[in-house]
Amino acid sequence: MGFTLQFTKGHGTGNDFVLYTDPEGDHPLTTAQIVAVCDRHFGVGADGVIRAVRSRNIDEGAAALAEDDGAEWFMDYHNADGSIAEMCGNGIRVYARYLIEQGLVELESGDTLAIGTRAGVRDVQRATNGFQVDLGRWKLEGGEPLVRAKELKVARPGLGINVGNPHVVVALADEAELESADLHYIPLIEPEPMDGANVEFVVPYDPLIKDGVARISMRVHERGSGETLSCGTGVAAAALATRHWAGSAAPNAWRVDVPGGTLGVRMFATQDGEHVGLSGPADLVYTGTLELG
Ligand SMILES: N[C@H](CCC[C@H](N)C(=O)O)C(=O)O
Repeated sequence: MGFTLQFTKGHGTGNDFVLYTDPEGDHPLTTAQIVAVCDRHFGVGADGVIRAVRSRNIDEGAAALAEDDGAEWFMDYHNADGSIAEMCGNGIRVYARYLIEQGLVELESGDTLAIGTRAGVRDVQRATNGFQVDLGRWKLEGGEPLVRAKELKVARPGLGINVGNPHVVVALADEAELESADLHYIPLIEPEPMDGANVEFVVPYDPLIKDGVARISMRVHERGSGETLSCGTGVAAAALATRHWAGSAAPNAWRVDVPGGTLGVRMFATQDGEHVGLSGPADLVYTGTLELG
């Protein structure tokens, strides 16, 4: 049965998404439809699909989580290959912009909106030049996986960091090495994490810290989407890993350069432990319709 998809195309520092509204939860896309929509030659082209659905109408588990914490709207995110990801840091900023533009929520500068995600409820605050999102508590995964990207001469030890979704962060020697990694190929992680992982390759600025802000640059190979121009949760994981490697001298304010732009990361204490926050732009580019088989 065909379905006419009324969509909006948006991006956060070049990490791009197709967004659509399905308040009652009647129109989840199939894996084949998500793959078709995200195809950059035969479809709209995107790193992922975001469906705006009321929290009460998403599957039970996520609904209970979201409704309890006052999140009326749920961000149902899928990667370009149709796989589900628990959280999307660029996507949730674009999603907040989308809800505002669609007239589904009112959010003035400085206001905060609770949004349901499969990683739990996340608070997004509107800022003058974009949005800030509290990605919540983060976790250092055990072990030291070895990571090998094509064209990298040797395997490198990585650091597993979970910010609601799984990441493995690898430090490279310099920008030349960062450029030489061929991310058309999925990086090899030994041992292979059970649910896969997003892999970030990081080069710290020299000096790492200037005027109290630490600065790194990064490329990412995303689970389920391949290399993207930016990854919000990946940027947070990369800053957390670099701070871990830099030791206690490292600050809690970070700027991360990715091919699609620059994002801000901040670590801050809360009653339930240290949280990591992400800030950056959110742009809506155009709207369209697509007939889906
Ligand atoms: N682009 C997203 C991350 C998507 C993560 C997804 N690829 C996964 O499987 O976890 C972000 O801005 O955080």
